[in-house]
Amino acid sequence: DPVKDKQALLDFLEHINHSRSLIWSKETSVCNSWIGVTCNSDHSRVIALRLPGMGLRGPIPANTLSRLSAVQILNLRSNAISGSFPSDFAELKNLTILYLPFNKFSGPLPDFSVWNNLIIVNLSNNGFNGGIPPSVSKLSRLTALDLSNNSLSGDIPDVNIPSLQQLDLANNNLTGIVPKSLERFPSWAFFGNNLSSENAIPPALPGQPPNAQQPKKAKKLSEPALLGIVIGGCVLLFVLVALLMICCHSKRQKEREFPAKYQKKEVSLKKMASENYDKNNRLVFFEGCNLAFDLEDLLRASAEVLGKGTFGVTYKAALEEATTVAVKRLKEVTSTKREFEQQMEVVGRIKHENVSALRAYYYSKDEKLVVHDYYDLGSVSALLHGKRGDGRTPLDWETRLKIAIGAARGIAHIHSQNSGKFVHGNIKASNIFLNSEGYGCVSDIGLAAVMSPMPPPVMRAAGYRAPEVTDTRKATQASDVYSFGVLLLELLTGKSPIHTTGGEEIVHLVRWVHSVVREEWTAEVFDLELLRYPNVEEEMVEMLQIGMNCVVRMPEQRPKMSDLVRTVEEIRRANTGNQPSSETKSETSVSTPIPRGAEIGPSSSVPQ
Ligand SMILES: Nc1ncnc2c1ncn2[C@@H]1O[C@H](COP(=O)(O)OP(=O)(O)OP(=O)(O)O)[C@@H](O)[C@H]1O
Repeated sequence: DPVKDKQALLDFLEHINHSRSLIWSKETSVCNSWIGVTCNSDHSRVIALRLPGMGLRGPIPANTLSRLSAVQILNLRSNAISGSFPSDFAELKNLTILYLPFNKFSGPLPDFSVWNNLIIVNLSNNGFNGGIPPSVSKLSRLTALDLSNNSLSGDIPDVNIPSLQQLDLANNNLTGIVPKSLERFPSWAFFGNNLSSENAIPPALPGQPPNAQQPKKAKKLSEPALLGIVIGGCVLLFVLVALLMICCHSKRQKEREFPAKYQKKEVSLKKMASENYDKNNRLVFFEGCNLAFDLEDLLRASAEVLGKGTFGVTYKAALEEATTVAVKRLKEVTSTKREFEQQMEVVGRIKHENVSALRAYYYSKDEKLVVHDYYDLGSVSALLHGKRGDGRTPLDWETRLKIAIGAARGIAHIHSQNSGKFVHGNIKASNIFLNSEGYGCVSDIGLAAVMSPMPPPVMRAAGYRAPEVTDTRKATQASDVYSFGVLLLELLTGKSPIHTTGGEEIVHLVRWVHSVVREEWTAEVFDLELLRYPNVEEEMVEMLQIGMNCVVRMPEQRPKMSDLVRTVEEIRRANTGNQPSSETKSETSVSTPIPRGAEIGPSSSVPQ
């Protein structure tokens, strides 16, 4: 643990008022279990501190956070921190993200020249006053600057930073004009200030002779001249009225544009169901989760629909400064709040490299959310069946084997929970992801038990569902094994558990594999993509054997998950160093029948 950083954080916590418990304790590891704290890879320093919405109040105690000299990300959004900007933050030379919006800071903005690495600065929605320091233009790596909703005054400095992509200076008391270098930003970035219009008639230049604008001495005018003046006057009046109308229109336009910017961000969970969120209920985080965000963050985050599943819709939510999570809005939770919480507590305690950690959950009467890490590569289902044609990267055997091994280990670990009684209930390729080592990682644990039962016609999950399962809430460990078997067959064949052929005939993968294996004993079940890899045929046959054993009709005849871990791991071990030469093997792999001696699937049990 970084001892000095830990002490700095403990000093900070001791001296600042806070209403939410941070569960930072001297006894626990700062890098592994402190909420909101992230360390570098060798755990020698704290590099990020994210404490949004933690109920922090009052000024930041001097000489506390400033001792975190390696910190790069500082996010204290949505607290009630007051006082002036801490001068000792100048010590935080490595800051790349300074994120302090929605607090009660006052006084002048800091001198920005002390931070060379800043990429994002958000000091919006505070009470900062005084001018925008010209030093801001020294931040040559800056991409986003938000100083909106403060009381800043004076002219806008010429911030000529090519990397700057986002700017918001709205709702301050800024005066003067928008400098040329910032004209590329939309008008809402400057809305709500006292800026003079670009086209305003400039005042007389100081060098101009005093009489230059004085009217010439009036002469008596002739009648045609008077007529001309009247007509000219009318035209002028008309032009003025027209101009006035254009101005009013563009002002209205600006007013419309301003909220529109925020509305755009609001393609979020909040917009979709704001009335469902009960502020009295908080997101419940699990120990060891160093992500820190509050419900407000989640609701404000721009969200993208990842897909609609059996239990609800899953969103990819991009929280501030590069944190992305997957949020699932559960559709029909039938269990009580207590039952739901108990189930989530069991799930939240599961920590295993092949199990996707549940980061947080939320329960209110009308809204239930579960939050997981977001997996960039997508699910095994997406990897197997997504992107066909030229753009496709084939999923090689090595990767598929690691997916199977990881999934087996993950499910076995899940089954060992709750005194060996815990059930996943929804094993399928779209719930398996790849962990950082490329092994399968199981997600969506234990949800089936708290949701309303899915009637049999719901086909999405049907291909994975064991024949004896009629009520999805009553899944068993043996039915998880069946689903795991289907996953193995899916990895081997590259086919979805239920798919249609060209002739629109619905094919049930388990039955199809069984019929091919029974009737022809050929390697035709294997995904063509796999047949290009040499020396893997024996391993594929072994996996096929294991898969078939898992999908037998009688639950009690299926192997136990703990045994499956061993057998799936042995697929590789058994064949290592015992490979025929690649040439011969690859040539034979496309159409060689699997030897009749190879027992694939217990012939007595007809799978479903
Ligand atoms: N943590 C995550 N990271 C990346 N993608 C995810 C994540 N969680 C879910 N997804 C993807 O989002 C989509 C919708 O997922 P969701 O879990 O809602 O449905 P599903 O897996 O198809 O069905 P079910 O609800 O039965 O699990 C799927 O394609 C899934 O792979």
